[in-house]
Amino acid sequence: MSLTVSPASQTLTQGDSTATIAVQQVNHYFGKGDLRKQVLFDLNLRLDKGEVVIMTGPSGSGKTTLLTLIGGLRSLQSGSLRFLGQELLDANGAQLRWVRRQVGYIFQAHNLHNSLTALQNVVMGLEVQGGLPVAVMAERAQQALADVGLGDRGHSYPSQLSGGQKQRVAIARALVSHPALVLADEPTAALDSKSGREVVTIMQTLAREQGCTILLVTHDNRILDVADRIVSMEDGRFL
Ligand SMILES: Nc1ncnc2c1ncn2[C@@H]1O[C@H](COP(=O)(O)OP(=O)(O)OP(=O)(O)O)[C@@H](O)[C@H]1O
Repeated sequence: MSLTVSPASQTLTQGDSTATIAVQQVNHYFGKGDLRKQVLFDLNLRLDKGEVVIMTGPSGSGKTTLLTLIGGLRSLQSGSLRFLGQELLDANGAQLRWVRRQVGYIFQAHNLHNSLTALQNVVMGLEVQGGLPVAVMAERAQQALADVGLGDRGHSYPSQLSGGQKQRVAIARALVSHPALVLADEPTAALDSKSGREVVTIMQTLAREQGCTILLVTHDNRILDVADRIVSMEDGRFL
């Protein structure tokens, strides 16, 4: 596979319905009055169904801010962001909750609940969807754990698992609901080289099988080859 840093916007077209995410002319500011500071500048980015896109860039360049806008965790201030065709500018609370239900999040710190078993943590990824019988959730969560190679660790607590295993539980929790999009912020930062590679390979394989799109922020040069495309951000702009 040849790896090139490509223009973030690629072939962005107005009203394109095949994109999972279409970001157009997005600016973002923090603070008020004299302290108001622009951190994102005229961003365009398109993520297609099933694509694995890595976003790199120095600390403070705006990667996490963009990730939280895409995941409906922060309100869009200007421009356009379509999630599966739905415009998020001026979205209300219900629309943002709808977006959050389509997204699986994986963070640097695995964010597992230490008082719950691995299986119970994965079930939580389904509870937010609502409406599924408990037995069905347990069955799906068990399958998701098996998919990440932890089928026999469902009853273990996070404290009994290695860093790589915990991150695999976090992947199972993010993917158990078959989200349209996975947003991963530095998922390998706390892992050694071997565990980091295992974790991203599992993410890539599962996403391929489920046809979900992955946007992965990383400083980890060792995992760049899992990407279909790499985009680079600096000072709030794509290079
Ligand atoms: N809640 C906030 N209030 C004010 N400024 C913020 C806030 N969050 C982020 N910023 C600023 O916005 C800019 C972009 O931050 P962001 O966290 O998006 O960068 P990043 O590329 O994800 O950095 P890192 O790689 O260190 O996580 C930085 O200058 C940061 O200080």
